[in-house]
Amino acid sequence: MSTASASGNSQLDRPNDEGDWWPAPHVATGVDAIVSVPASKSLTNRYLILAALASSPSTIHNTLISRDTELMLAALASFGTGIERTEQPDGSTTVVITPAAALERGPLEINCGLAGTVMRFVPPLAAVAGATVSFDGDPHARLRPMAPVLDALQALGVAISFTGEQGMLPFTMDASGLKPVGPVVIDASSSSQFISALLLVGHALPGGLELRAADGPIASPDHIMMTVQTLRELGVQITVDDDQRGWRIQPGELRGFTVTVEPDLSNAGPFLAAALASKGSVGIRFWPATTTQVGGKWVQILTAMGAEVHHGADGVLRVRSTGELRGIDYADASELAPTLAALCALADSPSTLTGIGHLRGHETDRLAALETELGKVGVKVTATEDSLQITPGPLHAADLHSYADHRMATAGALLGLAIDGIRVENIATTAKTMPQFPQLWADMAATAQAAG
Ligand SMILES: O=C(O)C1=C[C@@H](OP(=O)(O)O)[C@@H](O)[C@H](O)C1
Ligand SMILES: C=C(OP(=O)(O)O)C(=O)O
Repeated sequence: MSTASASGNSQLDRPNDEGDWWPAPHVATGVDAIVSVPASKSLTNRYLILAALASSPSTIHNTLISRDTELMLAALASFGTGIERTEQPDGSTTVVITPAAALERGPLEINCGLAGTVMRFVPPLAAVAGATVSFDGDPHARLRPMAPVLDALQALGVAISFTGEQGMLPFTMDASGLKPVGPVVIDASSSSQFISALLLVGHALPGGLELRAADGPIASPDHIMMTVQTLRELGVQITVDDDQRGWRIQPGELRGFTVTVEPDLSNAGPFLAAALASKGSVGIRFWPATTTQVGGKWVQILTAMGAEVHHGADGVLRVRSTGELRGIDYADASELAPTLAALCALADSPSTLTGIGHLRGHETDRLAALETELGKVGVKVTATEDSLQITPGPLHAADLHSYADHRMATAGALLGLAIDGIRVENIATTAKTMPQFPQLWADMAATAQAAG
């Protein structure tokens, strides 16, 4: 049993080193593996924020321990939240969160790393606390969109001063003047996290929250549904307009809760895709019967691309290659897009991924990164403002950059499984959400015959 320090885990609480090249395992025959992937980042960081705002302690079983969740735990500890972790015999971690009698008002300094869920979800928590807090993160975090959520906090009476560019990290907020306001309108075209961030604290704001998305597209809408479902599951009264663009939350008490976090189905993606890439079979343990995770869509995506998919009574989702790997036209893949694009690169026909313009504001500009890196192995990729057209060609070895982006790193590993001689830069960047990735991937690859 241990208690989180304010700085979090020293291994995970720092930017990733670059320039380290990882030879991706390459296989000659199909893999045949059953894998346990770590818990969901998105669910873990939602439960942690909500537990810190509850009126009594909460127990979160199967908490993800990764860089993004360590940063969230460290942020909560700064506000005086009690954190007690216990490693379970099965290797999972249970975290008991004891809310602070009164959240610390600072001045505090919060490191967001490159975690969207920390840089967007924690400022509204600081607002509820009435705190003075300085926020900063990794170099690339300073390029990620923040303005819509900060504009909303300013409308709620929070004063914000920016050290560099207006509307971006780093900034200092002073929430001593927080006040109840009428409807807040927010532009969610560059990230769903702006909406989720406010919904997560809505019950704790004076007067509750009435929120509407501004006209225009809403990024990653599945993640907003996840937030709404999570709030409902924990007893928060929330109403959603019929057009799914308006939300209302009454102020009220959130009682402590006990939950078990689902496996991360987005991070299951590269493993499931490996079944098709190697013409083998992969199962993921503890696949939930129903889920709010966007990764639940792997079932329909991989089936459409030619896989046989079966969810067994043992809870294992098995994906088996039929030998066919078709291209796909797919909209709103959200955070699944880098893995999906790498799989499309190995398909026998072209693919088009649409509705992913906001991925230009993710860990890196993912559309540009995929165009460049897939191009290096011989795939023709055309990126538009919000889509990728992927036309496979004869494939060859390359060194692939990961841009400190965990999903670019795992996409490179997937290419390497099928293409001889791929090296991936800085595979350790997968620690953002899955520190076990290199080991789990090597174990899976070892179930096939190594090539060469
Ligand atoms: O709320 C969340 O947990 C997330 C929302 C999405 O962000 P965007 O809406 O910025 O795409 C997703 O891509 C990210 O990985 C996690
Ligand atoms: C976009 C992602 O992360 P973040 O939570 O940092 O936005 C992601 O994990 O693909």
